[in-house]
Amino acid sequence: MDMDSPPRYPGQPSGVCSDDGIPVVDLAVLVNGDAWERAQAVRHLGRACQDWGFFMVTNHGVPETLQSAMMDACRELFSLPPEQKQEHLDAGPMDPVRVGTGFNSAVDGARYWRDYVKMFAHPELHCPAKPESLRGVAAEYAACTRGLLLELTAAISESLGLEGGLIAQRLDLASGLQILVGNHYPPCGGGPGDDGAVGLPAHSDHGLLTLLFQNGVDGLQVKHDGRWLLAKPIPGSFFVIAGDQLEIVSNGRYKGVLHRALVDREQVRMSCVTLIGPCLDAVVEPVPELAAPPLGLEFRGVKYRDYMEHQQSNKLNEKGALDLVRVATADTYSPAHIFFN
Ligand SMILES: O=C(O)CCC(=O)C(=O)O
Ligand SMILES: [Fe+2]
Repeated sequence: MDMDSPPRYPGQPSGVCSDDGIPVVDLAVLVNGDAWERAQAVRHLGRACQDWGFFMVTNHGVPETLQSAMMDACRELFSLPPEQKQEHLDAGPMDPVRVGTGFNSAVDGARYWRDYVKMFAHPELHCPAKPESLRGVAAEYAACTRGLLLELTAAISESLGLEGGLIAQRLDLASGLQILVGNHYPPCGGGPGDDGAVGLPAHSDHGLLTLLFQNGVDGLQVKHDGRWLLAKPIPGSFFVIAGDQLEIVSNGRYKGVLHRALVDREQVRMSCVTLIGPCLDAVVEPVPELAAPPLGLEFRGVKYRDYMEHQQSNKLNEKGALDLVRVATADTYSPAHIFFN
């Protein structure tokens, strides 16, 4: 990544937030800042994870041309006739390439106004054969965003008072899963005063960290302090969404944030998502240092493959999957059926 002389968003010093209060993290300071600047930025990042589970990242080094190329390739895929995507239309939640509508149409119940393509990009890139431009762009985009997400993971580890490499090591990120997702939400008119159709209902992401940018049409909402807030990006920035594995490994210090996508009434909305998660065979559990007495363990260990398969095979239900691995205390409900093991 090119981190030399990073352009600064006008009037946007590092360690601050957007007009709506969404934290903004300057990656160039995290990577190239002097010791004092870095320490400040790590603290700011820690607060962003603790108070929001959601932030924007600027000066991230992913070229705008690469972002556009990725969005264009996804757009081209969505415009292909169904027979050219047929082999991926019936894919299951753990298949490395999947094209579909809704979240998981086998269990959705409601029809969500969304088309998607999902590709496993790490440890190995899987990609639909068409459009032909997709493979090359996806490979470059996956590598570039992966670097950025690993930098953030190291800084997040430090913000928890841990060694920078500790989270990566515990989750075996070197063999970790990375998924690229293209989301396409055709316009859908709501009635007057209507909030708009739901493209994707409230959920937290199953992985560690999710990176997202959109095609200039807003619609991503995050739940903050009990209220839904429309996320408006600083031009050129990415959104970063904390996922369930960050909540587990941090023993609940950082939370997987609830978010949802609304559909625009007039314009097509698109988003490109990159998610990194543990190695599918890693058993994820809280870092012991973060669960020392009097805290105790908030989550029990769960193999990421089982967790992801469960979350992806069932109706999206806010944080229902995470609740199944929460250690029950006297005043919390203990689920009768544990699905993982
Ligand atoms: O399209 C969006 O803004 C949200 C997408 C999302 O939450 C997801 O793909 O998990
Ligand atoms: Fe999501």
